[in-house]
Amino acid sequence: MNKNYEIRYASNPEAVKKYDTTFLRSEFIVKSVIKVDEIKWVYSHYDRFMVAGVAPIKKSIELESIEPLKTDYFLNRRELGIINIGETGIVSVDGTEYTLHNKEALYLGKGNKSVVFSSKSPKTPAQFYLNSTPAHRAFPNKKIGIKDVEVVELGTPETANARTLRKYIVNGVVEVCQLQMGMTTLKSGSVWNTMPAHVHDRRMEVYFYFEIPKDQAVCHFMGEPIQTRHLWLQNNEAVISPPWSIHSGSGTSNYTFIWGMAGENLDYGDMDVCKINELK
Ligand SMILES: O=C(O)C(=O)C[C@H](O)C(=O)CO
Ligand SMILES: [Zn+2]
Repeated sequence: MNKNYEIRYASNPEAVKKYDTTFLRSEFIVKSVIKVDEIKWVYSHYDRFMVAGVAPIKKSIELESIEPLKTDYFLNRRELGIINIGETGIVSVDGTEYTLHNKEALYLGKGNKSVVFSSKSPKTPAQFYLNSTPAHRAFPNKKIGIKDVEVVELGTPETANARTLRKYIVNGVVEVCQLQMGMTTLKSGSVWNTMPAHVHDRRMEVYFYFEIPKDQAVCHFMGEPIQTRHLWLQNNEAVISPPWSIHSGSGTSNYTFIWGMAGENLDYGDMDVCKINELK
């Protein structure tokens, strides 16, 4: 049993309006997501979404259940999405080995018992970013290579939001119960993600920011569209977005982030877009 976890409760938007900076940050930010040789889960009560990351260097790391799941193995009633943002790594699943190169992904369905993460070489470790959600049925495991991903170009350089969105674990690419994951890369000179912003009260979302250059940061916006708040995020930090909240960010440079979602439907395009000049 892995005892390394933290619980984050869900919140009422009326209460969040009164949070000061310190409390807002402690409720929504996940610091140092990718840990060396250990998995520390953040278990959110928003759709029971779980977030972690691991870079195996000195040893292989086994996926273990945590006490709040009340199960003897992690994937007993869960599905798991893995995106490797480091060098080549291996995920062994009940005896089958999946090699994941940089920016390749793996979907694991409910019911897999033994999951072990390792790096091909400890000098150039893999960095596995992990999202997990409850699952009601078992779908097949599937590796998603660079060629399997659905690629969408969004924004323009003139509005500083030119970016490439890559859909890894979405309906149409992989069969899932509810987990969706993808990666968005800002082009050089562009800084705004998810602008125009949107909400989807049907689904929560988590953004994990990485490839933020040294001494740069991302100012992430959350809150109801007419009650926004900002959170400064550093490299290797994630932020939980409640279903009622926008989730958008502007960097002091370009950067990359992984988005993960769970909730009511599997329609990536189901979003309520906010008019830019109506945000407050
Ligand atoms: O840059 C974007 O736009 C995104 O990456 C949007 C996310 O995919 C999202 O919020 C999906 O609901
Ligand atoms: Zn969204």
